[in-house]
Amino acid sequence: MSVVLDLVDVSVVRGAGKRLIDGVSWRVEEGERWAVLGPNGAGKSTLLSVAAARLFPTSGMVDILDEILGAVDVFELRPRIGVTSGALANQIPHSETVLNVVVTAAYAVTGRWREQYDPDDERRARELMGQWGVGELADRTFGSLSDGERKRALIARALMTDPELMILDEPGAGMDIGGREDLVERLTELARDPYAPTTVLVTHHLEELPQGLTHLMLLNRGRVVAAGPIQDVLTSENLSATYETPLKLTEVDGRYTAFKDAS
Ligand SMILES: Nc1ncnc2c1ncn2[C@@H]1O[C@H](COP(=O)(O)OP(=O)(O)OP(=O)(O)O)[C@@H](O)[C@H]1O
Repeated sequence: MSVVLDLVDVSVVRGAGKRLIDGVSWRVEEGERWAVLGPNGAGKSTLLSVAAARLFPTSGMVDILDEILGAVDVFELRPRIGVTSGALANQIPHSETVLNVVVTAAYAVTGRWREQYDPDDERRARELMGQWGVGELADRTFGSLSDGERKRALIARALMTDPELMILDEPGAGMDIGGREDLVERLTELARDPYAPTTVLVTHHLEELPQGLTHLMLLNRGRVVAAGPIQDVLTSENLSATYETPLKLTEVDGRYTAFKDAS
């Protein structure tokens, strides 16, 4: 199996020596489905920005899809990585149609820049929009969509280039329970699809973990608390250490939640 991500002793340091991530080593192999959990400010988004070739670390080695960050043209590497994040959503003009939001990924831009697209690109965009439940919304403006619809349109966009690595930063943020459950169902299908790209998902909520995840990283204060196969890492003890509060993990039919352990 080939290695998709290999981070060795990676740190990102900002003003006054603040370590956003601190000596992180992480190996992701082809076909794995990871989630990254950790409290606010733990460094999850920073870590994902490094993994998506959007941010250079202060120190350490980063290998993404067999290319070393710093020795590769990131503009050639980035189209191989599908990303959804709130930051990306904010860059998209609200007046853009949903079809354009999705199809422009093939041209690595966020606004329409050509009047005509390749018919194959448009066909693929419409197919992905259908799969992610926004097929009927192709001609609506991005700004008119609900939070949940926007998130699903962005996932369709991220898949547009047939990426080898897919990075989902809080795809369920801002959704109501129905929207979340719909998203988890679709993410479960994606996780179980053997042809889907290697995936890394960041979330704040255990309830958003789709079934079919294979691995989990727990991050706190920029450091890895635990990382590895989900069945080994997802424990009350590890969650308590990560969130610095006593937590009791509960599992129901392959879905998870955690509450403060009062015992
Ligand atoms: N330029 C910067 N200078 C100093 N600190 C920064 C800078 N950018 C981010 N930080 C801090 O780095 C820490 C990690 O931020 P990051 O966004 O990676 O965390 P996160 O785990 O994604 O948080 P959240 O769950 O709240 O989104 C936070 O404490 C943040 O305030």
